[in-house]
Amino acid sequence: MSKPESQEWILEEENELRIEVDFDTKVKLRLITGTAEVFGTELAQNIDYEFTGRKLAIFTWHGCKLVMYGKCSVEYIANETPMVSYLNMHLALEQRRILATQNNGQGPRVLIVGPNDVGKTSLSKMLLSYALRQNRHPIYVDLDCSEGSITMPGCLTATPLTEMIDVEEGFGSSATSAPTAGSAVMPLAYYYGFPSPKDNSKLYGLLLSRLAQSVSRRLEEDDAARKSGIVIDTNGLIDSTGYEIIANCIKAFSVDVIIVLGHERLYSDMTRLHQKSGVAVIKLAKSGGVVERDSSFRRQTQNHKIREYFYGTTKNELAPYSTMINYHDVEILRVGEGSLAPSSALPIGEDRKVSETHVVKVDPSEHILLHSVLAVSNADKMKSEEEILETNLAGFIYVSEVHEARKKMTVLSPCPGRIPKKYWWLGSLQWAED
Ligand SMILES: Nc1ncnc2c1ncn2[C@@H]1O[C@H](COP(=O)(O)OP(=O)(O)OP(=O)(O)O)[C@@H](O)[C@H]1O
Repeated sequence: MSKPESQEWILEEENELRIEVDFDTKVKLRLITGTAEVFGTELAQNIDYEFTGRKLAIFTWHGCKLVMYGKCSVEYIANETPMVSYLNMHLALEQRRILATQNNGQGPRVLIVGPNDVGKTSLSKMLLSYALRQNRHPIYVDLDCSEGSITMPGCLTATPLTEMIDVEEGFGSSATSAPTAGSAVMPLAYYYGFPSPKDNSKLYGLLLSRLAQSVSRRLEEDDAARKSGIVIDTNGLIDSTGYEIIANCIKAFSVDVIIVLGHERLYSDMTRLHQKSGVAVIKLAKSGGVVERDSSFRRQTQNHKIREYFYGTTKNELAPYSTMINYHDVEILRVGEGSLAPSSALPIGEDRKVSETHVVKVDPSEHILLHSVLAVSNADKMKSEEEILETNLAGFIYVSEVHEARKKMTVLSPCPGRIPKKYWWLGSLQWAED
């Protein structure tokens, strides 16, 4: 086989190499001399990093030489980046952590807001990586239910971080390999099941409060996390529902710093609405490198993420277990069935909100289950709708086959043996194993 073509890149200080790699391509990158980082995580010299289906920047503070093997769909060097302002932001947060350490107080609780595709997740990674590089142990709260940076899409999660974020897979590989590889990254996840907070704002609000309670309990017990603080990543929240969610979030997580990325009006509104209550509102510029991702790219990223959950990555392969399950051994649930009906179709006088957190039992069938990814609840009993909705997740399973006549299904799971929990959430996540 011929060696993939190689290309050398020399970067001056404070420049970045921006690349886009398609899903059917592999690109390897090696740092030869100098220093470089990917969203805050430093590259080691003379190690090959492999990327597939990624859009990213390799930034250098002091200059570096890189070699790249393989073909990117986009590749260019940029010498104008907002990285100095991002570093200054980190230094300001670090000052708050130092103060918290001196006074035995709380570190910064940062909320990052802005429209879609402005670099909120990338900035979260950078601020978290810089904190980790200073031996801090921050908590990453991911409220972006469309993306699922840390576990599957459709979840609200909180993850105490103690290890550096992976250069190749972001949060992905470490978090998803947790069930079997015993990684230190173990997200606490609640199941929401919709791509946007607007799809079921009542449920979203409920889970947001539940997650915030769990995070504050963790902060009470974990000294290092309390002093390091939290970073909250969000969906694009720029309309009235978004403003409501931001207000809920500020209250629930006692946010004291809001970073507004790339949106003047949102910054002005946040300053007007929240600065009086002692919250620092800071505006940061969007990086020119942030790429808009169309729905097909987002879908491919989602498939990649699901595959990684069950099969791991090339560096850390996993072998999922296949188990046969009787229909009657599990209870398949879904949320807010009623909310799918248009308001005009609801009985007169019935409030649409009533049904938004309604839990519906689903009759298993091939049509509904085949190729679905289901979230396994940690609940053992279903005492009330609210209680089961507010129970966190044990993990995910994938329905690979349905044997309708025998009333059984074959599922893939990351752990061997019987699946210990019987309440499984059905959302809109589908995956055809490739
Ligand atoms: N400087 C950069 N150079 C190249 N690509 C970048 C850069 N910054 C971010 N990206 C890429 O741009 C895409 C969008 O960035 P990101 O996910 O951080 O935005 P977001 O605001 O969190 O999006 P959303 O809220 O819509 O999910 C990602 O694929 C990310 O890796």
